[in-house]
Amino acid sequence: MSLPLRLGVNIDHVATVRNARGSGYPDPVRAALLAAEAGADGITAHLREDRRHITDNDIARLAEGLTIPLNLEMAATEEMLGIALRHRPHAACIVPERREERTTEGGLDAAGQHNHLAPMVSELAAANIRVSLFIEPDPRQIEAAVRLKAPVVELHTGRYCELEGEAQAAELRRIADAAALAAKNGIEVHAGHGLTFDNVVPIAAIPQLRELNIGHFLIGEAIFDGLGPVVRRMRSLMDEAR
Ligand SMILES: CC(=O)[C@@H](O)[C@H](O)COP(=O)(O)O
Ligand SMILES: NCC(=O)COP(=O)(O)O
Repeated sequence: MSLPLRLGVNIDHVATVRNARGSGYPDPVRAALLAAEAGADGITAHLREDRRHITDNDIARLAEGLTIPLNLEMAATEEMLGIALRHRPHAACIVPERREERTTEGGLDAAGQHNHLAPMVSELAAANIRVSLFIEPDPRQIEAAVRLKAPVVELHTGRYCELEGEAQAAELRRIADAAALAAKNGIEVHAGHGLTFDNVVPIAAIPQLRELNIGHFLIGEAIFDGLGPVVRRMRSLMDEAR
């Protein structure tokens, strides 16, 4: 029997539109509250070191005003650790970051960065912040998450979303195998990046997954159909998959 599958709505790209002109609208906090009303189980926001979209003030207002859990996505830096400890979101997901990237290009190298990540994971956990590591669906990275005592991993679905045919089917199997391995080791399993109405169902059908974090596609669709309806549609596709 599958466990309930939560939908985390990532509101980064509401802030992208807002920052295009430096106006106060569209407000990511308003989007978060609308997504919550439409059935989102959580809100994800990525405070990047270059603040290209979500700002420090957005995080402060989200931490203060949200009615559902906030998942702060952050690079593994002292600056971001300080911000997380100050605002104490429900969760913090450690993601890799490169200033030159247009978007996240892959998972965190938890295996290669153990010594750098271990104190950060401990400090976040000590502050009762649920720590997640955004990693590739790779047994070596799952084993590293176990060693780091990370309670959650989020599996990168970007490659799955970009591939087609047999290659996509193989990546889906890789994600399903990684989810099973992580769950067998007592780690809660999430997934995200690049998910859309067209590709979400096979991912949502993976029984060990507890949460999907979806943003860019939903914000794009919201331009045409409104945020509430697209959140409800994604929610129902995920429910049907179970
Ligand atoms: C880690 C991940 O896949 C996303 O949550 C991340 O936020 C993508 O970065 P942008 O939102 O800046 O595209
Ligand atoms: N961690 C994935 C996420 O929060 C949203 O990614 P995307 O749907 O914006 O690609």
